[in-house]
Order: sequence, then structure tokens, then C-alpha cells
Amino acid sequence: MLLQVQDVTMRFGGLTAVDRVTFAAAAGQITALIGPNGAGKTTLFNCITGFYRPSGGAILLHPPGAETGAAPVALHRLAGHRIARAGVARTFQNIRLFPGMTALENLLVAQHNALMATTGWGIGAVLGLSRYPAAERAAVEKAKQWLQATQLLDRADDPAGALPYGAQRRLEIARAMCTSPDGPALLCLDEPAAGLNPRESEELAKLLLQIRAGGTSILLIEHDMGVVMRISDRVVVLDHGQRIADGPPAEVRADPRVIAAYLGEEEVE
Ligand SMILES: Nc1ncnc2c1ncn2[C@@H]1O[C@H](COP(=O)(O)OP(=O)(O)OP(=O)(O)O)[C@@H](O)[C@H]1O
Repeated sequence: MLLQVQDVTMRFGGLTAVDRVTFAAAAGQITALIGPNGAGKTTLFNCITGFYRPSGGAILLHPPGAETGAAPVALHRLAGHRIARAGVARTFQNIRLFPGMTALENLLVAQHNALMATTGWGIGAVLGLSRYPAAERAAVEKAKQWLQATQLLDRADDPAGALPYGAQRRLEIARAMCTSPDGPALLCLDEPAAGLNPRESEELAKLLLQIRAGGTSILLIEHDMGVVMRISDRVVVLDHGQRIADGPPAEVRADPRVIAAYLGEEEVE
């Protein structure tokens, strides 16, 4: 088990946006979080990635490779940057690239922390012991590898803001993948297929399967049911802040509670 969400509640004043939600995301799997508009998906994401501190419950990360019996990391107690360092990366519903920087530069900035750590936060450089050149070469190599994986290598030197919409979405995923030295343990994606055309959605699905094959587990909020049903190993359904279903895609799709929750929702095909 990679991530355990236990009885998590998030209240905003009198509104309970997430109501005692429990689920687990297994290592090596794509877990989708779906539900009608306002169900609490993004709020739960914000709790997992440290943008909100939950009003109640626990969020535990079992880092892959940790010794057996090692205590899990209590994400609900950590600040966002510590969560990122623990191996959880994310993208946002709205694109948040540096539009004036090139695609390549966006991926180098994402590696800034790792690069600085290699240099002993500058002290090594002062003492003339810097391993910076080698680390910098490795960072450029990694950025290029992800530009290639996201089919953006030929756009490496274009400003991110000048890329077509679908390419910007792929670049965001590439950036998230560059944030941890060995790749994140868990990649959290908030509606990555939003605004993509069918061909781009298909390419996105392939990219996510490739990321999973590379050893990064994925937690995915997505309204495009075609993508969700095709690539997810497990689907968790929220409605009005509560978990109403949790299981393999085919099972969840046929669940009468899920169908009822989606009645009147336009986005489900
Ligand atoms: N910062 C906030 N302050 C107050 N209420 C909030 C806040 N963020 C979310 N909410 C409310 O919490 C509920 C859940 O919202 P949330 O954005 O998590 O839903 P969602 O499932 O992600 O929806 P969508 O699919 O439309 O993105 C909504 O009623 C929303 O208005």
C-alpha cells in the first residue's frame, strides 16, 4: 500500500466538503478519484498534497523502498514542500507553468531543489568542491528525457506560454515528474484531460500508462470517463463529500449509486 486516506474530513465554515473519506492507493497502480461537480475531489487532493490541513483524519504515505516495519509518513501533519520532498508530486486544474520560460527551463526549475542539495546549498561551490557541473548535466538529461516522453523535444526552446494547450498540459506532467530525483512515488493529477481533443486524450492515457510502468503510482481526478475506465486499476467515487463506491472500473461503472449520483451530469458520456 502506498497511500492511505483514513477518515479524512475537510470543513470550510459550516460546509463539509470532504466527509470522513477512507480509501487506499496501491503502489504501482492508477487510482482514479471521480464524482460529480462539487463532490470534494479537489479539496481531498489539496489535503493530500498539503495545500489544506484536513479538519480530521489521517493521510499516510508508505514510501516504496522504506524498510519493512518503518513508520509511514503522516502527510496530514506536513507542510506542502515537505510532502513534495516525501515523493508526492502534483499538477493543477489550471495550468501553472512559467509561460515566459522555455519548456526546457520549466523542467530545470522543477529540479532546482535537487540541484541545490547536490551542491550542499552552495557551500560546496564556495569551497571549490562543487559537484554542480555533473549535477547540472544530469538535470538537463532528465529534462530532455521527459520532453521526449511527452513528445515535446522539438519544442524544448519555445516559451511554455507559446505551446498549444495540449502540449502545455503534457509539459505540466513532465514538470511534476522532474520534481523528485528518482521520480515521484505518487503523481497526483487534477483533470489532466480537461480541454484535450480525443487524439490528445488518447496520447495522455498512453503517457500515464508509461509513467505507471516506470514505477510512479498515479492518483487521478478526471471527468473524461473514457480515460478513467481505460487506464485505472481502481476507481473511488465521491458524492457530496462522501465515498459512495470504490472498486475496479467495470464494477464501479455498473454501481446503481454511482449512476444515480451522475444523473443530470452532462460531463459523463
Ligand atoms: N476554499 C474553499 N472555501 C469554501 N468552500 C470550498 C473551498 N474549496 C471548495 N469548497 C467547496 O467544497 C465543495 C467541494 O469542492 P471541490 O472543488 O473539492 O469539488 P470537486 O469535486 O473538485 O468539483 P469539480 O469537479 O467541479 O472540480 C464545493 O461545495 C465547494 O464549493
